[in-house]
Amino acid sequence: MSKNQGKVAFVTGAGQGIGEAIALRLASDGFAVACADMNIDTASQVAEKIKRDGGKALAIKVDVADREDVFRAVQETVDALGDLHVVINNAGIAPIAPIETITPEIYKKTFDINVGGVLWGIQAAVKAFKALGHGGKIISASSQAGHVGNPDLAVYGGTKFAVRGITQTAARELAHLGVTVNAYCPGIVNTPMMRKVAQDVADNANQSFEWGMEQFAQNITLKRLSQPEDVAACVSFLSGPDSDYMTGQAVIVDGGMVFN
Ligand SMILES: NC(=O)C1=CN([C@@H]2O[C@H](COP(=O)(O)OP(=O)(O)OC[C@H]3O[C@@H](n4cnc5c(N)ncnc54)[C@H](O)[C@@H]3O)[C@@H](O)[C@H]2O)C=CC1
Ligand SMILES: CC(=O)C(C)=O
Repeated sequence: MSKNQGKVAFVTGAGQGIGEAIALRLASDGFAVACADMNIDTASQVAEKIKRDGGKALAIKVDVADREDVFRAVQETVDALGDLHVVINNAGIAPIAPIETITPEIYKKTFDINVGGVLWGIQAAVKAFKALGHGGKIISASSQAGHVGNPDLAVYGGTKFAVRGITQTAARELAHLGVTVNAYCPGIVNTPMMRKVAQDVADNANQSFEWGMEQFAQNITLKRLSQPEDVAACVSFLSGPDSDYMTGQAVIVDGGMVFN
Protein backbone atom coordinates (compact mmCIF):
# COMPACT_ATOMS: atom_id res chain seq x y z
CA MET A 1 0.00 0.00 0.00
CA SER A 2 1.21 3.53 -0.80
CA LYS A 3 2.58 5.44 2.18
CA ASN A 4 0.14 8.26 1.36
CA GLN A 5 -3.00 6.12 1.03
CA GLY A 6 -5.97 7.85 2.67
CA LYS A 7 -4.24 11.22 2.71
CA VAL A 8 -5.63 14.39 1.14
CA ALA A 9 -3.77 17.21 -0.65
CA PHE A 10 -5.00 20.64 -1.74
CA VAL A 11 -3.08 22.17 -4.68
CA THR A 12 -3.58 25.71 -6.00
CA GLY A 13 -2.80 26.62 -9.59
CA ALA A 14 -3.49 22.97 -10.41
CA GLY A 15 -5.01 23.70 -13.81
CA GLN A 16 -1.76 23.83 -15.77
CA GLY A 17 2.04 23.89 -15.62
CA ILE A 18 3.76 23.01 -12.35
CA GLY A 19 0.50 22.79 -10.35
CA GLU A 20 -0.95 20.29 -12.81
CA ALA A 21 2.19 18.16 -12.61
CA ILE A 22 2.07 18.30 -8.79
CA ALA A 23 -1.60 17.26 -8.72
CA LEU A 24 -0.95 14.32 -11.06
CA ARG A 25 2.16 13.24 -9.14
CA LEU A 26 0.50 13.42 -5.72
CA ALA A 27 -2.45 11.42 -7.07
CA SER A 28 -0.06 8.72 -8.28
CA ASP A 29 1.60 8.88 -4.83
CA GLY A 30 -1.77 7.86 -3.31
CA PHE A 31 -3.22 11.22 -2.26
CA ALA A 32 -6.80 12.27 -2.94
CA VAL A 33 -6.27 15.67 -4.59
CA ALA A 34 -8.28 18.90 -4.60
CA CYS A 35 -7.30 20.65 -7.84
CA ALA A 36 -7.88 24.34 -7.08
CA ASP A 37 -7.51 27.05 -9.68
CA MET A 38 -9.07 30.33 -10.78
CA ASN A 39 -9.69 28.56 -14.09
CA ILE A 40 -12.28 25.90 -13.20
CA ASP A 41 -12.22 24.42 -16.71
CA THR A 42 -8.54 23.46 -16.60
CA ALA A 43 -8.80 22.39 -12.95
CA SER A 44 -11.71 20.11 -13.89
CA GLN A 45 -9.72 18.59 -16.76
CA VAL A 46 -6.87 17.72 -14.37
CA ALA A 47 -9.28 16.27 -11.78
CA GLU A 48 -10.98 14.20 -14.49
CA LYS A 49 -7.62 12.84 -15.66
CA ILE A 50 -6.80 11.76 -12.09
CA LYS A 51 -10.16 10.01 -11.81
CA ARG A 52 -9.74 8.30 -15.20
CA ASP A 53 -6.41 6.96 -13.95
CA GLY A 54 -8.13 5.45 -10.89
CA GLY A 55 -7.39 8.23 -8.38
CA LYS A 56 -9.64 10.42 -6.24
CA ALA A 57 -9.93 14.14 -7.06
CA LEU A 58 -12.18 17.14 -7.22
CA ALA A 59 -11.92 20.52 -8.92
CA ILE A 60 -12.44 23.72 -6.96
CA LYS A 61 -12.58 27.29 -8.25
CA VAL A 62 -10.56 29.66 -6.08
CA ASP A 63 -8.93 33.08 -6.26
CA VAL A 64 -5.93 32.75 -3.95
CA ALA A 65 -5.74 36.55 -3.54
CA ASP A 66 -9.10 36.44 -1.75
CA ARG A 67 -8.67 35.26 1.86
CA GLU A 68 -12.31 34.21 2.36
CA ASP A 69 -12.29 32.30 -0.91
CA VAL A 70 -9.18 30.35 0.11
CA PHE A 71 -10.73 29.42 3.48
CA ARG A 72 -13.92 28.34 1.67
CA ALA A 73 -11.98 26.23 -0.85
CA VAL A 74 -9.97 24.46 1.86
CA GLN A 75 -13.15 23.74 3.87
CA GLU A 76 -14.82 22.43 0.68
CA THR A 77 -11.88 20.04 0.30
CA VAL A 78 -12.28 18.71 3.85
CA ASP A 79 -16.05 18.36 3.40
CA ALA A 80 -15.72 16.50 0.10
CA LEU A 81 -12.61 14.38 0.70
CA GLY A 82 -12.97 13.88 4.47
CA ASP A 83 -9.54 15.06 5.66
CA LEU A 84 -6.54 17.26 4.81
CA HIS A 85 -2.82 16.56 5.21
CA VAL A 86 -0.96 18.67 2.64
CA VAL A 87 -1.59 22.20 1.34
CA ILE A 88 0.40 23.32 -1.71
CA ASN A 89 0.35 27.08 -2.31
CA ASN A 90 1.49 26.96 -5.93
CA ALA A 91 -0.58 29.53 -7.86
CA GLY A 92 1.33 32.62 -8.97
CA ILE A 93 1.79 35.19 -11.70
CA ALA A 94 4.97 36.63 -13.21
CA PRO A 95 4.54 40.02 -14.87
CA ILE A 96 7.54 41.35 -16.75
CA ALA A 97 8.10 44.90 -15.45
CA PRO A 98 11.40 46.76 -15.75
CA ILE A 99 11.90 48.95 -12.66
CA GLU A 100 10.78 52.21 -14.29
CA THR A 101 7.54 50.68 -15.60
CA ILE A 102 6.27 49.21 -12.33
CA THR A 103 2.82 50.60 -11.47
CA PRO A 104 0.86 50.36 -8.22
CA GLU A 105 -1.52 47.99 -10.03
CA ILE A 106 1.26 45.55 -11.04
CA TYR A 107 2.76 45.74 -7.55
CA LYS A 108 -0.56 45.14 -5.77
CA LYS A 109 -1.84 42.36 -8.01
CA THR A 110 1.43 40.41 -7.91
CA PHE A 111 1.82 40.67 -4.14
CA ASP A 112 -1.89 39.89 -3.58
CA ILE A 113 -1.60 36.63 -5.54
CA ASN A 114 1.97 35.46 -4.89
CA VAL A 115 2.31 36.55 -1.24
CA GLY A 116 -1.33 36.87 -0.16
CA GLY A 117 -2.09 33.49 -1.71
CA VAL A 118 0.66 31.89 0.40
CA LEU A 119 -0.37 33.66 3.62
CA TRP A 120 -4.07 32.82 3.26
CA GLY A 121 -3.19 29.26 2.25
CA ILE A 122 -1.10 28.85 5.41
CA GLN A 123 -3.85 30.30 7.61
CA ALA A 124 -6.57 28.15 6.04
CA ALA A 125 -4.39 25.04 6.38
CA VAL A 126 -3.73 25.70 10.06
CA LYS A 127 -7.42 26.24 10.75
CA ALA A 128 -8.29 22.95 9.03
CA PHE A 129 -5.46 20.95 10.65
CA LYS A 130 -6.52 22.19 14.11
CA ALA A 131 -10.17 21.31 13.49
CA LEU A 132 -9.14 17.84 12.28
CA GLY A 133 -6.94 17.34 15.34
CA HIS A 134 -3.69 16.57 13.56
CA GLY A 135 -0.69 18.29 12.01
CA GLY A 136 0.17 18.55 8.34
CA LYS A 137 2.50 19.87 5.68
CA ILE A 138 2.38 23.27 4.02
CA ILE A 139 4.46 23.74 0.86
CA SER A 140 4.66 26.95 -1.17
CA ALA A 141 6.12 28.06 -4.50
CA SER A 142 9.12 30.35 -4.33
CA SER A 143 11.56 30.49 -7.28
CA GLN A 144 15.18 30.80 -8.29
CA ALA A 145 14.04 34.44 -8.56
CA GLY A 146 13.56 34.28 -4.79
CA HIS A 147 17.32 33.72 -4.43
CA VAL A 148 18.83 35.99 -7.11
CA GLY A 149 17.63 39.17 -8.80
CA ASN A 150 16.37 38.62 -12.36
CA PRO A 151 16.28 41.73 -14.60
CA ASP A 152 12.70 42.88 -15.36
CA LEU A 153 11.32 40.70 -12.54
CA ALA A 154 11.80 42.99 -9.52
CA VAL A 155 8.20 42.76 -8.30
CA TYR A 156 7.97 39.03 -8.99
CA GLY A 157 11.35 38.34 -7.39
CA GLY A 158 10.30 40.44 -4.39
CA THR A 159 7.26 38.21 -3.89
CA LYS A 160 9.39 35.09 -4.13
CA PHE A 161 11.95 36.37 -1.59
CA ALA A 162 8.93 37.11 0.63
CA VAL A 163 7.69 33.53 0.30
CA ARG A 164 11.00 32.27 1.67
CA GLY A 165 10.74 34.64 4.65
CA ILE A 166 7.16 33.64 5.39
CA THR A 167 8.10 29.96 5.07
CA GLN A 168 10.92 30.24 7.63
CA THR A 169 8.76 32.22 10.04
CA ALA A 170 5.69 30.00 9.75
CA ALA A 171 7.89 26.91 10.25
CA ARG A 172 9.04 28.26 13.60
CA GLU A 173 5.55 29.40 14.68
CA LEU A 174 3.71 26.24 13.70
CA ALA A 175 6.12 23.45 14.68
CA HIS A 176 4.38 22.92 18.03
CA LEU A 177 1.20 22.01 16.13
CA GLY A 178 2.97 19.25 14.22
CA VAL A 179 2.93 21.37 11.08
CA THR A 180 5.96 21.59 8.78
CA VAL A 181 6.34 24.47 6.32
CA ASN A 182 8.65 24.32 3.32
CA ALA A 183 9.02 25.91 -0.11
CA TYR A 184 10.27 24.78 -3.51
CA CYS A 185 12.25 27.11 -5.76
CA PRO A 186 12.05 26.05 -9.41
CA GLY A 187 14.54 27.30 -11.97
CA ILE A 188 13.36 27.76 -15.55
CA VAL A 189 10.43 25.43 -16.09
CA ASN A 190 8.81 24.90 -19.46
CA THR A 191 5.26 26.04 -18.59
CA PRO A 192 2.79 28.57 -20.03
CA MET A 193 4.07 31.12 -17.46
CA MET A 194 7.70 30.77 -18.48
CA ARG A 195 6.90 30.85 -22.20
CA LYS A 196 5.04 34.14 -21.68
CA VAL A 197 7.89 35.57 -19.58
CA ALA A 198 10.36 34.72 -22.36
CA GLN A 199 8.08 36.21 -25.03
CA ASP A 200 7.62 39.46 -23.05
CA VAL A 201 11.37 39.82 -22.45
CA ALA A 202 11.99 39.18 -26.16
CA ASP A 203 9.34 41.71 -27.19
CA ASN A 204 10.90 44.39 -24.94
CA ALA A 205 14.27 43.76 -26.62
CA ASN A 206 12.80 43.38 -30.12
CA GLN A 207 14.07 39.81 -30.24
CA SER A 208 12.63 36.34 -30.88
CA PHE A 209 10.92 33.99 -28.41
CA GLU A 210 13.92 31.62 -28.68
CA TRP A 211 16.25 34.51 -27.72
CA GLY A 212 14.01 35.25 -24.72
CA MET A 213 14.16 31.64 -23.51
CA GLU A 214 17.92 31.58 -24.02
CA GLN A 215 18.33 34.60 -21.70
CA PHE A 216 17.07 32.44 -18.86
CA ALA A 217 18.33 29.03 -20.02
CA GLN A 218 21.92 29.78 -21.05
CA ASN A 219 23.48 29.31 -17.61
CA ILE A 220 21.80 26.07 -16.63
CA THR A 221 24.48 23.58 -15.62
CA LEU A 222 22.40 20.57 -16.68
CA LYS A 223 21.96 22.18 -20.12
CA ARG A 224 18.23 21.62 -20.34
CA LEU A 225 15.14 23.43 -19.17
CA SER A 226 13.30 21.94 -16.25
CA GLN A 227 10.02 20.17 -16.93
CA PRO A 228 7.05 20.55 -14.54
CA GLU A 229 7.53 16.89 -13.55
CA ASP A 230 11.05 17.69 -12.22
CA VAL A 231 9.49 20.13 -9.76
CA ALA A 232 6.63 17.75 -8.93
CA ALA A 233 9.17 15.10 -7.93
CA CYS A 234 10.60 17.46 -5.30
CA VAL A 235 7.12 18.40 -4.08
CA SER A 236 6.28 14.69 -3.86
CA PHE A 237 9.20 14.27 -1.46
CA LEU A 238 8.18 17.35 0.56
CA SER A 239 4.59 16.03 0.77
CA GLY A 240 5.44 12.53 1.93
CA PRO A 241 6.79 11.02 5.16
CA ASP A 242 10.42 10.99 3.96
CA SER A 243 10.58 14.76 4.59
CA ASP A 244 9.11 14.61 8.10
CA TYR A 245 12.34 15.98 9.57
CA MET A 246 12.42 19.06 7.31
CA THR A 247 10.89 22.43 8.03
CA GLY A 248 11.60 26.06 7.14
CA GLN A 249 13.50 25.00 4.01
CA ALA A 250 13.35 26.50 0.52
CA VAL A 251 14.55 23.72 -1.75
CA ILE A 252 16.08 24.83 -5.06
CA VAL A 253 15.14 22.62 -8.04
CA ASP A 254 16.97 24.38 -10.82
CA GLY A 255 19.66 22.35 -12.51
CA GLY A 256 22.48 24.55 -11.24
CA MET A 257 21.46 28.03 -12.43
CA VAL A 258 21.33 29.93 -9.14
CA PHE A 259 24.97 29.15 -8.40
CA ASN A 260 26.41 29.96 -11.86
N1 LIG B 1 7.62 28.31 -14.74
C1 LIG B 1 8.73 28.66 -14.11
O1 LIG B 1 9.81 28.73 -14.74
C2 LIG B 1 8.72 28.95 -12.65
C3 LIG B 1 7.56 29.01 -11.89
N2 LIG B 1 7.62 29.27 -10.55
C4 LIG B 1 6.43 29.35 -9.72
O2 LIG B 1 5.71 28.13 -9.79
C5 LIG B 1 4.30 28.39 -9.68
C6 LIG B 1 3.58 27.77 -10.87
O3 LIG B 1 4.11 28.35 -12.07
P1 LIG B 1 3.70 27.85 -13.53
O4 LIG B 1 3.10 26.51 -13.49
O5 LIG B 1 4.88 28.09 -14.39
O6 LIG B 1 2.56 28.94 -13.89
P2 LIG B 1 1.37 28.91 -14.95
O7 LIG B 1 1.05 30.34 -15.26
O8 LIG B 1 1.71 28.02 -16.08
O9 LIG B 1 0.16 28.29 -14.11
C7 LIG B 1 -0.33 29.00 -12.99
C8 LIG B 1 -1.71 28.51 -12.63
O10 LIG B 1 -2.15 29.31 -11.53
C9 LIG B 1 -3.48 29.76 -11.77
N3 LIG B 1 -3.70 31.04 -11.09
C10 LIG B 1 -3.17 32.25 -11.39
N4 LIG B 1 -3.63 33.19 -10.56
C11 LIG B 1 -4.47 32.56 -9.71
C12 LIG B 1 -5.26 33.01 -8.62
N5 LIG B 1 -5.32 34.30 -8.26
N6 LIG B 1 -5.98 32.10 -7.95
C13 LIG B 1 -5.97 30.79 -8.32
N7 LIG B 1 -5.26 30.31 -9.35
C14 LIG B 1 -4.52 31.19 -10.03
C15 LIG B 1 -3.59 29.89 -13.28
O11 LIG B 1 -4.94 29.82 -13.71
C16 LIG B 1 -2.75 28.70 -13.75
O12 LIG B 1 -3.53 27.53 -13.88
C17 LIG B 1 4.15 29.91 -9.59
O13 LIG B 1 4.04 30.30 -8.25
C18 LIG B 1 5.44 30.41 -10.19
O14 LIG B 1 5.78 31.68 -9.71
C19 LIG B 1 8.81 29.46 -9.92
C20 LIG B 1 9.99 29.41 -10.62
C21 LIG B 1 10.03 29.15 -12.04
C1 LIG C 1 9.19 32.81 -13.87
C2 LIG C 1 10.22 32.50 -12.91
O1 LIG C 1 9.95 32.07 -11.82
C3 LIG C 1 11.55 32.67 -13.20
C4 LIG C 1 11.98 33.31 -14.42
O2 LIG C 1 12.34 32.27 -12.41
